[in-house]
Amino acid sequence: MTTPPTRTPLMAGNWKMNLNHLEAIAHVQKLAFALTDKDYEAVDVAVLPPFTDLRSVQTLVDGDKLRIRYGAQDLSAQDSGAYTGEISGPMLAKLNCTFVTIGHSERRQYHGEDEPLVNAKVKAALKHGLTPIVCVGEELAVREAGDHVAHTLRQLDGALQDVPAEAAAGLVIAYEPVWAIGTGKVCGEEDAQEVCGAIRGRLAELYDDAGATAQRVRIQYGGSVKAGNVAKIMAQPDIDGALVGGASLDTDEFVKIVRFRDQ
Ligand SMILES: O=C(CO)COP(=O)(O)O
Repeated sequence: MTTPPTRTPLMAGNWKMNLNHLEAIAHVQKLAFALTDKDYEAVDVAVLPPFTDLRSVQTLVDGDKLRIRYGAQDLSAQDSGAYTGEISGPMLAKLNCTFVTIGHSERRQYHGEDEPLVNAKVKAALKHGLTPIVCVGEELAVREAGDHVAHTLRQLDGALQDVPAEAAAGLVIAYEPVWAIGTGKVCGEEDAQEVCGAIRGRLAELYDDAGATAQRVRIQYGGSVKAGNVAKIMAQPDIDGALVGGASLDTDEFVKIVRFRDQ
């Protein structure tokens, strides 16, 4: 029997529509000052700033040889052309972005993003060497109806349509129950594990390779993650990191989240 691969935890700060480029520089500098080589050896740390901050973050990361990774919060499914207001995969790749979140519930809710679009964006990101952080998760009514696992797996299936195993293995899937985002209501760790475990189970079905792909995919939990609850969440076998909104805007709190083993 082969030993399953170890998945390096990924702590990513989704800044959403917060911090201008000057604030971004100050924030990343503060974060870089606080984090040590020991932190980076144990955990991958990433920030996901607004588009307008990315060039500043890139300059800082390159100039100071920082080990912080960064990425965008969305991308266009198209490579270029008459798509006013959109940002393409090649543009993000040129900025040396590592990650891009795709299908965040706020994109689904306010911009009508659906499974086919999420799928097209996943393919666009992969084509340009970006690692998608594919966001899935149910609204409160769906959870109350007991349909949360099926709902989340439907979103997963849609996002991964025709994505080959080799590409899928490098993906990050973020399970973010919508009712736990920005509400202070964290999903109980066992409830989060139930869905994250089901996601890994589905990956093992979608990629028929004795679980090899499924075991490599990193699955994050997101929704009101804080220093005070991160350790319990990270103790779950199928949770490999956190996608952090509000708490990632507070450097001290985010550093504590990165150091989840000390909490
Ligand atoms: O949506 C989220 C991260 O993508 C979670 O946001 P909060 O951590 O603010 O609940």
